[in-house]
Amino acid sequence: MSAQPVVQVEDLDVYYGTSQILFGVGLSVRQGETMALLGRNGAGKSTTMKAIMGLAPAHRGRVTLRGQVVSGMRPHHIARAGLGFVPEDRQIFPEHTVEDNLVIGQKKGPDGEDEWSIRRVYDVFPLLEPLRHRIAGRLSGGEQQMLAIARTLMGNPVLLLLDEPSEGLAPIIVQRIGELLRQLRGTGATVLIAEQNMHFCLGLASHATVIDKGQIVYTSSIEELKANDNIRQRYLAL
Ligand SMILES: Nc1ncnc2c1ncn2[C@@H]1O[C@H](COP(=O)(O)OP(=O)(O)OP(=O)(O)O)[C@@H](O)[C@H]1O
Repeated sequence: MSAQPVVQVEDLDVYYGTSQILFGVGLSVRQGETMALLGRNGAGKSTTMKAIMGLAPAHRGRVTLRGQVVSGMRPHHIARAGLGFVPEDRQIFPEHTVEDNLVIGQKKGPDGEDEWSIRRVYDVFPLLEPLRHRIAGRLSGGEQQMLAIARTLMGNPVLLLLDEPSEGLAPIIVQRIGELLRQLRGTGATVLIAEQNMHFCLGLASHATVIDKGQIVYTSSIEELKANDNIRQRYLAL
């Protein structure tokens, strides 16, 4: 494991208009870690993800990707620096087939990485292969979520950002997405997942950071969070 974090967020303040949403948010994710950013509805998870991706303006603080300061850069430059973002609304190309979506997503990583091929995606996401000729817009929500993750991986990101991947999906599908993300962790991918559904993350993340009212209140390994009833009840109980 390398000592330098893949992504480091320091002292981030974000405002929407005059209301401050994030207060000095800091977190870091190291190579091969799956970090869960947990918090209740409205705690600031999506805003943190958007700020990392350059989609919400940081008034203070900085985001560093493998040592390169990316805060202040435009979102497409941040993507080119190796950040793969799967937003809450998934953003696949609904009129194209599954395989065309994967082809559209295919590009080398910032250092020429090309470890993700269509073949490898189908190996890691076996449920997608039989759907390869289906029109993406006609897939179920869970299938679309898998496709959105797979398409982003085709861009060989150094960090994958997932915003609420379990949202709006039936429990059995959430379980499948969870299995897939666990498998992805086994491939050595570095992932940051924003989730309201703590139980979804407990089985797949290696680390957790808890956000409440725009502030990070707790960071630990997933085992420590599992053992900490106080934190779970105080910040994560519905
Ligand atoms: N575009 C916006 N303009 C103004 N306020 C916003 C905007 N987007 C979010 N907010 C506010 O910022 C706060 C944090 O929202 P955010 O979406 O980051 O929370 P979240 O933890 O991701 O919750 P959710 O689970 O609902 O997505 C909330 O109070 C929300 O109302």
